[in-house]
Amino acid sequence: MIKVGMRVGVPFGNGNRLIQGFVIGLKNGNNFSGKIKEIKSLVDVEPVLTEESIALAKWMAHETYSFLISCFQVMLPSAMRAKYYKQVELLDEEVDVAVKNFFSSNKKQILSEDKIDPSLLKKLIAARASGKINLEYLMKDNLVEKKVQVILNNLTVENYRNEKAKLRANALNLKRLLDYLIKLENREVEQTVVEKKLGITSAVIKKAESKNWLVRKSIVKRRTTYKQSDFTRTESKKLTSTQETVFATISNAMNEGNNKTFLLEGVTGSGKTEIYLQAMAKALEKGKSALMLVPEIALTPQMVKNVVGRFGSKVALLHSGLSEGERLDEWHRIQTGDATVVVGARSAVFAPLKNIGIIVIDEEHESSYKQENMPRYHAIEIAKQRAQYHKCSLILGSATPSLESRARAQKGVYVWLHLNERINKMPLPKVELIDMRLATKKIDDNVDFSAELRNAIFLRLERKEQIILMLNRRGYSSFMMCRDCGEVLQCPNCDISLTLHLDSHSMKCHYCGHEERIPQKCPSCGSNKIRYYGTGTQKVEQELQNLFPKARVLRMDVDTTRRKGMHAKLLKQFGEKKADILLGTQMIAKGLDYPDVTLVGVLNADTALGLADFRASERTFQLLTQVSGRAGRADKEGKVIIQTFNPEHYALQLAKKQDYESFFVREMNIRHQNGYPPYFYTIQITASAKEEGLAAKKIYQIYAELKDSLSTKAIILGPTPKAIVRINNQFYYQLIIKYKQESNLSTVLDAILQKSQKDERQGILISIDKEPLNFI
Ligand SMILES: Nc1ncnc2c1ncn2[C@@H]1O[C@H](COP(=O)(O)OP(=O)(O)OP(=O)(O)O)[C@@H](O)[C@H]1O
Ligand SMILES: [Zn+2]
Ligand SMILES: [Zn+2]
Repeated sequence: MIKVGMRVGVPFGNGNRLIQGFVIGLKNGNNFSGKIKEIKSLVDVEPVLTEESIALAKWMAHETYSFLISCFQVMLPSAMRAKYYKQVELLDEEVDVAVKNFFSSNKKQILSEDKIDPSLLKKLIAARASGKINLEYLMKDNLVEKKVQVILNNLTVENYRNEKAKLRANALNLKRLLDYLIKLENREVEQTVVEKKLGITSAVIKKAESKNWLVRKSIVKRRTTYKQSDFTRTESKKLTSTQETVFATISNAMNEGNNKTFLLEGVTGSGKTEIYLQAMAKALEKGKSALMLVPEIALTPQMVKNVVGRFGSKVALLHSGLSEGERLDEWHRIQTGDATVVVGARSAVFAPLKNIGIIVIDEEHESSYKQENMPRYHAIEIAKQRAQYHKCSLILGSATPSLESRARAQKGVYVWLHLNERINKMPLPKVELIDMRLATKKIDDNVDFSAELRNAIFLRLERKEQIILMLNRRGYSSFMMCRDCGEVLQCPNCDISLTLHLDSHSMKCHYCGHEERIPQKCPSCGSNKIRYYGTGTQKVEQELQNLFPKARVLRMDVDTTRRKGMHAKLLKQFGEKKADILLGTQMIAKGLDYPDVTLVGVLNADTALGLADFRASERTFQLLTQVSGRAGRADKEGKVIIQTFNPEHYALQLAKKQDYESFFVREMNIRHQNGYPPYFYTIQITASAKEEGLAAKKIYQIYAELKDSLSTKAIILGPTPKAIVRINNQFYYQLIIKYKQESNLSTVLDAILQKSQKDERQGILISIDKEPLNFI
């Protein structure tokens, strides 16, 4: 019965603790000299891992310095992760009364140590020791499928008519039910649907069942993540001649069954999405499936409309807004082949599609494609492996490719494709930089809008056009500071200041979740001159209301989008022109395509530039180019106003011109001079512990090991404490290895990883991050 790829329950250790494992191979006999335990239970009737996914997991574990089990787990919906529990059974009635009472309702009870009275627990343990109760470890899927009751015909139409003739005249409900059953023609219907439709209770159905009029059975009901009827069918657009050229290249590769990677570099609004859709349609025509990844936040109603409109019920959507159950159901639809088009965020790259014909990664430069915890994989690397396995093409698309991808295109590792113009040949919007050093001198220093931006907003409101305003919040927070002593309110668990939240009237820590009330007095010196500094979306929203009382403002940030579906709802409202201004954080910079948006304003362009991360300029440039691209996408001209304290900085100057190519050349030079990616590879190792000394000691130990085994060409930066050394009372130390070629490296790191399991028991956690995207 056991097949490769199935999940099984196996006993582990002395207590025979039950653990979920994956079968990754079968063999007859063994040469192990110790005692071998039997597999306790089989979780699946059909394998959940394929030959492809097992090979991919092994590759990933090796490549990303992860444990194989973490790789299997990340590939499957979290609902498939086992839940463990303990069951105790009373064997002998001669026990303590408390124990006896515990079993009064049933001889078998589920035992949860944290919910049970400690004194009772002690007695249970004693009873077990004397063999009076038995303890068993059980395991089940975290989540069961949703089942519903359906009813089915059990008699012929003729028999139903006979039954009806026998009924008493006042048995109206049964009559109605019989009429319904006569017309049912052996279809399955949900019991609750019938009850509602006929206005009857479940008692009536049960009575009918006892008369053998119908049978009831329970079936699995698949939850759907979107309503088909909400989307109108759309047809392929006729491609422009530039789009046609690009498409022909991809199409040829698809015809020849080549495994190629394309970099589609196309300015904002150049019609990249249409090319993705047509390539996906082509894969389907060939009887294959299609996979498309988008950054989480770009899975907007517009994107869903595009894809579901084109491919209908074949589409499965995978994103963080789904419940565990919905995810599981989408996974099943893909696995059984009901869904052959998958659109989703990072982890959708593992969708159990068979026979993939094309893989698309939109906004390929996005850092959200890299997972931040084990396994620290990059979705592009996984997609390449899958494309190789399926002998299909991979399209990486962006207006601002990552330097790594763009450099590979230059070398010919990727096929480089361009779309240099917007659809309809509209110009890219004009971008103006406003020097806030001057603006803040003219007006008082706590105002977020320059005169230029205010005037531009005023004009658009007059013309009934729409406005997008972005507040750049990366590495930035609004905090409370005492004007007398300079005290900044800090989180008690982390080395970071607390952020003010006006809606909940509290101070929150964005790292550990700590929350406290807004202080009236400085906790340090007692002065009441404690003031709020910095800018938050809520403060800007209030300011906008003061400046433009009639403007309808939608605010989009972590607070307003926390509830499920809110993100989509706000964007829908904006799309329906129920608001004039969309004010938000980075989450509004991508993918939005609204024809009436003619002004984009960026309130603070440079907060990220101050960060000690060599990718700060690249991120700033990408973000500003992306958000600028939201303006003037249809027939009306667009304008962009960027407020900054660093107007001379090259990232801003080149974002103003929306000149990616010049930015690439300039930034590559800097990376070359300083020895950063893509010229060097990087690996970050982090050690953390509750005691600062332990973390520091461990990182120096690793440093010494590396020094011994690596060549003199490898550069090790650090060890240093992390920029925020303490998060949630855990201390973090790190080092970074920069290298070009190190034949020993992978062996050394594997050894460090294996040893780390022992360190973990002492509370020291080690992580190895290959090509990290965040250095702070
Ligand atoms: N061949 C075509 N004919 C007519 N309209 C088109 C065509 N291709 C794309 N469009 C339209 O042009 C607009 C911009 O296209 P799209 O959103 O795909 O650009 P994009 O390159 O993905 O932009 P961004 O990078 O800014 O998200 C969309 O409204 C789209 O429907
Ligand atoms: Zn003070
Ligand atoms: Zn904290």
